[in-house]
Amino acid sequence: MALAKLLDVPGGLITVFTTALTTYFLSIAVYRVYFHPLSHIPGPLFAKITSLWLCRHTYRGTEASTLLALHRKYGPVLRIAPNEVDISDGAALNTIYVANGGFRKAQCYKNFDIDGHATVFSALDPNHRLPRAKAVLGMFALGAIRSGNESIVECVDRMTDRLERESERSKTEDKAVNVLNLTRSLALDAVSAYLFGKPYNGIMEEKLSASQFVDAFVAVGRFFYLPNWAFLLLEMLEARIDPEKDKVEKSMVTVDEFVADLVDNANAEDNTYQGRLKNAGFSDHENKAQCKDLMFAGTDSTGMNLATILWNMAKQPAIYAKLREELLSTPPSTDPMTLPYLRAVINEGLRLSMANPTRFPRIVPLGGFATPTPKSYHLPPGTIVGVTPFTLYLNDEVYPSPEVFKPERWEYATPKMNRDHIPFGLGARQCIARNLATVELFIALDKLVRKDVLRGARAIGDKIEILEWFNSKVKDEKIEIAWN
Ligand code: HEM
Repeated sequence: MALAKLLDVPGGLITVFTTALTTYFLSIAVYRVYFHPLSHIPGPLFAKITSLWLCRHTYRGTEASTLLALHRKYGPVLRIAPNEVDISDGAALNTIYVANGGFRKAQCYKNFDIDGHATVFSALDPNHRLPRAKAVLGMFALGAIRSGNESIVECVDRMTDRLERESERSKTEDKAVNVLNLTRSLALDAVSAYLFGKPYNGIMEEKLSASQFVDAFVAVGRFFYLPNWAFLLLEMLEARIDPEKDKVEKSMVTVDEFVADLVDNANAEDNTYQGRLKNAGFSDHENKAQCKDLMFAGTDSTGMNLATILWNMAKQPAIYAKLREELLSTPPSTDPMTLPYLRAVINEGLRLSMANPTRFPRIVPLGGFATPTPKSYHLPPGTIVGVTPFTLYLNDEVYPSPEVFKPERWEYATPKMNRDHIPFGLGARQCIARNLATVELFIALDKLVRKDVLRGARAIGDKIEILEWFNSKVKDEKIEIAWN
């Protein structure tokens, strides 16, 4: 045998070794398919045997659409890996995410730790998260945001001016505008101005310098389900061979410098995110990591939502005209959050932008979990379970013609539509900045539409194509609108 010769060992030994290995893997496969506590849960054979199947789809950005197709075939409870189950029935949401504080986040969230620190987002242990969240929670209350919203308004004004200039350029130079770059810049500016007391001023840059920093975190989603050691190894190898590594490095350094300036100059009495964390006794090293967490979380998602809404209104000018009519029928001093059609447009944008399309995985606690009736399955403690927003939002029984951007559907929202609309997650671990992001979207759309920036605009492309990672990645990082 060639291998035996190569290794200089007797051929018989190789045969024994390969037979033992094959038997080992076969018995694992047989156990997982027929005897595992989840063997009664429907799902494709590969998924029952190995989680590599799921990791491959995740890497390729096809996880959510694959699970949607499989749910249509196998039903609402689906085994997607030897120890993982996905549920496409909104009736499961309350038990998994809300009741009694919800189930704990799965181990894979650790892959979102920053510089060795568990962040407010990535912390698995609620007791680790609690003092950090408690220190800053007051800044995210709706009342606090409303009374301190001048900084957000200023950022929106700068972004509106920039978009107006870009639209003029689009007309004269006959080229499209990447609105995603502008909406991401606005999102980062608004978060940094309001929470850190210092705007990043991304809107003044031709291309947002923090983009590669944000994209690097978005790309964590490719390897989200890997064990932390494998994730760190792959991340290190990837960073070495990435052809864009110099640009990424430069962006990381820029963000590090911005954050270092904030934290090094913070006082414990300051009513800023970094001041509050300092006051609560967290080290400067951790403080910087927590600030970076917000710069990533606060940029990608709000940027994606606003760009998706603008693109869809450019695609369907009738929606834009209707929204403009609503806004112009009220004085500019009107609180935009009281306007029903604007709220409907934002709800529809949050649904279809798929900012977080994939599962929010959790661990079934002691006592197990009975999935919703009529065909209830028992999931034992330790099972990873989650609901995939993508499958909820594209369920035509809840959202008829689900692919269509149709704000009117929210004017008569059914209880199931509201139940299954979870753009900010749910329960104790829902988005800490839900109010901030919502206020940003209302202010931005109010200003942009009153200024009529989309007059004569047209959307480029038939649809916004995404890679379905935990934070979706827009293909080519472009959402384009043209005015020519
Ligand atoms: C439209 C914009 C936004 C969307 C759609 C969004 C979405 C989400 C979702 C779905 C979660 C829960 C994930 C899970 O359960 O696994 C989450 C958590 C979180 N988000 Fe957001 N987010 C948005 C804006 C922001 C902003 C502006 C910030 C920061 C300024 C932010 C910071 C966070 C943090 C820190 C968490 C973790 C909360 C915790 O576990 O206590 N997000 N977000």
